[in-house]
Amino acid sequence: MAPPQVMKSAARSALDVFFEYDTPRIVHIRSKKVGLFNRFLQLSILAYIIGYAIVYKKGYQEFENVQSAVTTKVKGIAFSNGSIPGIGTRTWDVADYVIPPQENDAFFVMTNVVVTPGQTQTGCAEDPGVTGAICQTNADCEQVKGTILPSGSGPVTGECVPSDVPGSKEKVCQIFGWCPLENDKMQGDSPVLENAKNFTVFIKNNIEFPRFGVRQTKPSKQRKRHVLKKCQYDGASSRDKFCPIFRLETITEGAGVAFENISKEGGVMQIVIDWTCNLDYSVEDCVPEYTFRRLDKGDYSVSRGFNFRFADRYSVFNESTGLQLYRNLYKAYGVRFLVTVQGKAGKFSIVPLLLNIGSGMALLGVATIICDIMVLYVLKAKNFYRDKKYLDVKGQDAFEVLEEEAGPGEQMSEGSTNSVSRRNLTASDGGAAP
Ligand SMILES: Nc1ncnc2c1ncn2[C@@H]1O[C@H](COP(=O)(O)OP(=O)(O)OP(=O)(O)O)[C@@H](O)[C@H]1O
Repeated sequence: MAPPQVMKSAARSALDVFFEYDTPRIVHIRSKKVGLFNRFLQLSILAYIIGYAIVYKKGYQEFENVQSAVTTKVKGIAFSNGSIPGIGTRTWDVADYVIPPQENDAFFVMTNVVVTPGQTQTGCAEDPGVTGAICQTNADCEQVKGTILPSGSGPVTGECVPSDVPGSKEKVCQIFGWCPLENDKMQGDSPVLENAKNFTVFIKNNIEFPRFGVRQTKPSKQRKRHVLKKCQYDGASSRDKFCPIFRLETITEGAGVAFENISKEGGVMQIVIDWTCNLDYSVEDCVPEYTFRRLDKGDYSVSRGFNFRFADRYSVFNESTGLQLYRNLYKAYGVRFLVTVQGKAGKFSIVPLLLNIGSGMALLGVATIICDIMVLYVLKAKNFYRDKKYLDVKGQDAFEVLEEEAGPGEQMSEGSTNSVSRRNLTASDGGAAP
């Protein structure tokens, strides 16, 4: 336990703290160094508040994020000649190459395809590349009969048959499934839908800023100048930079990607429509800005491009088997375009302006704190300034002064209401003398 003296002095200090009061004191320091430093801080804070927070960051406006709806329509025709197996001579239109026909904020355009036509449910030789497919006799396949080999195409029937792969002398187990099996090796160097670069897409983007009652459904000033049928987006020309009809090659080139690099094996592109509007100006000046990016930066060691499979099915009546189901299997390579709409509108409002001014004024107090730190802790004359800044006054001293002023014979005590002394005090402090 602490000795009684220590306990006593601790209790006294605690009591002293309770009976203290701090009042700020103004010390007027005439010093070029401190004065300049103070003005520099104040100017910096003012520049931040006015220049950055209010003017640059538009601290006088209230903002709202854009609300938007996007629909797309692709147009264009491609022709592939008969040299491509499974396809033959074919003209492709939008119903063939946009899969699915409509998506939310996205569209896919098939640019290349591997077709396996006329598949039906029957027995055929398994792919020799599938582990466990190679056999010598039926006995080898009997062991795995009814099972699906890893990455195989159907259950093994138990028969060992010659491989379908041209030039191969191997024998493989037969499977039951969609036969003939798909051969997904691409034929030729150029993509099947070579003309896809000339396809156009109409991106219909309706936007709204409900808080400000602004709707961009009517064509804006820029759009009115165009007849949609004739215009085509061209970022470089000011006349056509608002046209919402884009050539696919313009989009990929806008992202710095040659269409040929993306069309053979596919990829993912992003179309960013930015509506950053200052509604203090005319609504007509609220126009979109388009930017393009390739999203699949192409880690080709993992997976190349973008593809998926789909099939169209049909039935054929056969005398012996009746109605038989067939399908054409497509491995579709292409570009998936994602449309992202972003942006916000700002309009003058007194509330954010007052908030910014208020917080800016509070920030000016920081200049005083920093100057105080410099004057009281950093400068050589810090002890001098500390003496001037802090004045230790005891209440007892004040009563002694009052007693001296009141003259002999008059007793003063704390809380006394002596009117003479009060008058003298007021006068000596610079107040109005009676
Ligand atoms: N991908 C596109 N490429 C070029 N023009 C387009 C495209 N999509 C639409 N347009 C044209 O833009 C205009 C508005 O298209 P919208 O879809 O609203 O009308 P539409 O009469 O149904 O179009 P259409 O019947 O020609 O497909 C039409 O003149 C249309 O031909």
